Amino acid sequence: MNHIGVIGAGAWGTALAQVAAQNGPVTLWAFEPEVAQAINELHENSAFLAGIPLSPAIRATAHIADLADCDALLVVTPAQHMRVILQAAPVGATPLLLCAKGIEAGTMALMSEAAAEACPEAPIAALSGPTFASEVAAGLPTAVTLACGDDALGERLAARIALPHFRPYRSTDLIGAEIGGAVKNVLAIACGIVEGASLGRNARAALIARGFAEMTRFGIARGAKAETLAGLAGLGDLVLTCSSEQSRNFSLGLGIGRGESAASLLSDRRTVAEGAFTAPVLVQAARAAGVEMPIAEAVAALIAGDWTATQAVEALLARPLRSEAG
Ligand SMILES: NC(=O)C1=CN([C@@H]2O[C@H](COP(=O)(O)OP(=O)(O)OC[C@H]3O[C@@H](n4cnc5c(N)ncnc54)[C@H](O)[C@@H]3O)[C@@H](O)[C@H]2O)C=CC1
Ligand SMILES: O=C(CO)COP(=O)(O)O
Repeated sequence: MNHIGVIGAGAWGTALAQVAAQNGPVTLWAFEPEVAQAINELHENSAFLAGIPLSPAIRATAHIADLADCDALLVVTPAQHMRVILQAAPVGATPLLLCAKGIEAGTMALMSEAAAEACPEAPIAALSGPTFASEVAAGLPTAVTLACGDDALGERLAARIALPHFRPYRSTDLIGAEIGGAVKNVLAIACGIVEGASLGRNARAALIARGFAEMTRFGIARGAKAETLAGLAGLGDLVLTCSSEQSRNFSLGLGIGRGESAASLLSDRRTVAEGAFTAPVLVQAARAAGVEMPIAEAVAALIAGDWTATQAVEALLARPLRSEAG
C-alpha cells in the first residue's frame, strides 16, 4: 500500500494528507479548484488549515479522476456530501478508509452503509477518535481507532498511516467507531449550550455522562460493542469535543446557549459542524430503534428553532426521576 488518495481538502483531509505524506506519495482531491491550486503552489491550505506548512509530497487536484491509481482512499468529505462524491470517484475495488463523522440525512445510513451502496466492490474501514486537525497537522501526539471488519486490511491501513505521534489502534467494530464519532458531535453542541448559558461545570459533567449513556444505548441497539464506545472513538472524542472551544460543534452550541439562533450561526460558517446535520437524523434513527435520547432530541429541537436554550434545559430537568442504569 503506497499511493494514498485523500478525498476532501478541508481541515481534516489536509491534516491526514500531511500524515500520510510522511510515508509515501499522496494525492489530495479538493472540492474547490482554488484550494488545490494554493496547496500545489504555496504548500498551504489557508482556507481550511491556515498556518500549517504542508509537505511538498502532497499533490493536490480538483479532478477526482486523478485518484484512479491510488492503493487506498481516505474519504474526508462532510458526511452529507460523501455519497455523491464517492459515486463520481474512481473507486472500483480500492479500499476506502472513511473519516467523516455523521449519519446521512434522509436515509439514516452510517457512512459505511452509504459508501457500500455507492461503491459496492470496495472494502470499507473507518477512522475515528479525538483528533483536532490542527493538532495532528502540527505533529502533536494523537491516538485514533481504525476499524475494519477485515483485520488484515486494517493492519495494512494502520501501518501505512501510523507515525510516532499518530497512533492508530485497530478494531473490527466498524459500527461502534462510526456511531461514537457521529453521536459525540451532537453531544458537543449540547455541552457548548451549557457553557454558553453559564449553567456550570456540574451540568456539563452530568451532560457528558448522560450523553455517553445515550450514545451507548443507541450504539448497542445498532450492533456496536460497548468497549468501542468506551474507547477513543466514543468517550475519548466526547471528552475532547465537549471541553474545547476549538470544536466547531461545541462553539456552535456556545452561540446557541448565548441566545443566538442556530440558523444564523449556521449560515455564517464555511467549516462544517456535523452535529447540526446529524442531530435530526439521529433522533429519527433512535426513535426507529426504540432508543430514548433526550439530549439528542433537545439539540435537534434547538437546531430546528423549535426550542430556546432555556426551554431545552427546563424540559431535560423536568424529566421523571429514573434509575441511572439502563
Ligand atoms: N476538523 C477536524 O478536526 C476533524 C474533522 N472530522 C470530520 O471530517 C469531515 C470533514 O470535515 P473537515 O475536514 O473539518 O471540513 P472543514 O470544515 O474544514 O471544511 C469544509 C469542507 O467541506 C467541503 N465542501 C463544502 N461544500 C461542499 C460540497 N457541496 N460538496 C463537497 N464538499 C464540500 C469543503 O471543500 C471542505 O473540504 C467531517 O465529517 C468532520 O466531522 C473528523 C475528525 C477531525
Ligand atoms: O471530530 C473532531 C475532533 O475529534 C472535530 O470536532 P469538531 O467537528 O466539533 O470541530
